Amino acid sequence: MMLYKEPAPIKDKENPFESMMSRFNIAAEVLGLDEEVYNVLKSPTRQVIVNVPVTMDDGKVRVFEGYRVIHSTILGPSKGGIRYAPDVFLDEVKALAAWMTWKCAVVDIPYGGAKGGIICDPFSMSAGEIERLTRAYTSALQDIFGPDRDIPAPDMGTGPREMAWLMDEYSKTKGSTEHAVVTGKPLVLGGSLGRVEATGRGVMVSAMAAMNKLGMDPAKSTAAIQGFGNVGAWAAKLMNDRGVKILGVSDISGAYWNDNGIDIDEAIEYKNAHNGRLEGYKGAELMDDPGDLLTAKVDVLIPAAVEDVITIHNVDKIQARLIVEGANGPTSYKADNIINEKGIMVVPDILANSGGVTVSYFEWVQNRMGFKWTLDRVNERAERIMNEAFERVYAASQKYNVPMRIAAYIVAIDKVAMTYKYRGGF
Ligand SMILES: NC(=O)C1=CN([C@@H]2O[C@H](COP(=O)(O)OP(=O)(O)OC[C@H]3O[C@@H](n4cnc5c(N)ncnc54)[C@H](OP(=O)(O)O)[C@@H]3O)[C@@H](O)[C@H]2O)C=CC1
Ligand SMILES: O=C(O)CCC(=O)C(=O)O
Repeated sequence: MMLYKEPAPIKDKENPFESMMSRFNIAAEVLGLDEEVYNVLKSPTRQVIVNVPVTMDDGKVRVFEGYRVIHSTILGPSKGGIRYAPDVFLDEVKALAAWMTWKCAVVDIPYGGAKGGIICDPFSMSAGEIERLTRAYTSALQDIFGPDRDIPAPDMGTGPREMAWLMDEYSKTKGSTEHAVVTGKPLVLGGSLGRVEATGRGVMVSAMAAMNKLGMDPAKSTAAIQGFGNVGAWAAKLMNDRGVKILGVSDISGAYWNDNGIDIDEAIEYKNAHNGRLEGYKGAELMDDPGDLLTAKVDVLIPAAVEDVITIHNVDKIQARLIVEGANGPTSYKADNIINEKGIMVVPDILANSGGVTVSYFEWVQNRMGFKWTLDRVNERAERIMNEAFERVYAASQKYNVPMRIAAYIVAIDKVAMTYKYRGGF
């Protein structure tokens, strides 16, 4: 009999929820947040754990553990992606859900925050197994999800295909087609133009805004990007289109470096033709230690993979002047002070990667209107929202004399707290 083994705790890794709370506490103190609101915001509203049986291709039934955490619904229905990964755990999902609350508030869209996850390894599962898992998870959460309640979207390990299954499963039980229950769908199922590239585009827009503040010329700048999935690959392509030379990229197969700049279109083509991975890519050299990508000599560093990769163990060696966080939670709390002492500007996750949820919001609006926007309209509006959010956060960092990360939390918490007060509490 195969027994499921709890993944071993990763040594020296910070707990992502505690990492989120440490920043929240600093921002709450600067703002003088009152105790009632603090207590409401410090814990998620709802945490659901499901165990879903799925028939695998060999005929055996395996039970998968899944989560959906709703951090807050103060600003509106909760919103946030679903992660499929072998090591996803509840405190991680709690942190990711809270980051969604702050992210939606930073870009000023009418959503609360949520996140979901399933412990599974999508790379080792067939399409049929992933479909059955997605449908079983949706069915288990049928009463949580809803276009006016909780609206999922893609995150690591999921994409338009899984969102289509989710929409179909939810709709079947409802007895009506419910496009707006999920975003990040394929275009033919009510997806929005521009959603696939939206997070990477937002990363590029916020990188450009930060480079402008720092007086950096994109055409004379270099970058390294960790993670070459949806966010990393699109950020690489769009930064490259603006003239930034991408010297290094990585995925789970390793880190790839080219002093002359990587041909990003070629790398994306290679990845698409090789099961989504860069393994064996010959347009760059495989680095001996993939961790060296984060400390390499570049102007801009874009972590776009997982949490807690910039830590007290490598932060001293970071050479970039600017870090733009495509991933959620890539910087550990303990590394913050050293980053600040080194004078590195960080565009924090809840600002830098908010382009995805912004275009998800547009998708939901279009679904509810039964109307389709052009790509130009989507991109123009998303870019305006991202630039306005950047300026709001930058202004708060000047006003309170705090780094951009704490400024982003201040902007977000202030908005959620004010809304809570206007609504008269709960
Ligand atoms: N998709 C979205 O719209 C949004 C995503 N985010 C965040 O962005 C990050 C990436 O998400 P997304 O691009 O969607 O996910 P994907 O699953 O599309 O891609 C993740 C990428 O990260 C790589 N990766 C995983 N672990 C490591 C590691 N230890 N070192 C180097 N590379 C690694 C993966 O490699 P491999 O493929 O080889 O496994 C893959 O290239 C996550 O933190 C997510 O929460 C934030 C906002 C929105
Ligand atoms: O598009 C969305 O609704 C959420 C995307 C997401 O999960 C994230 O921003 O972390």
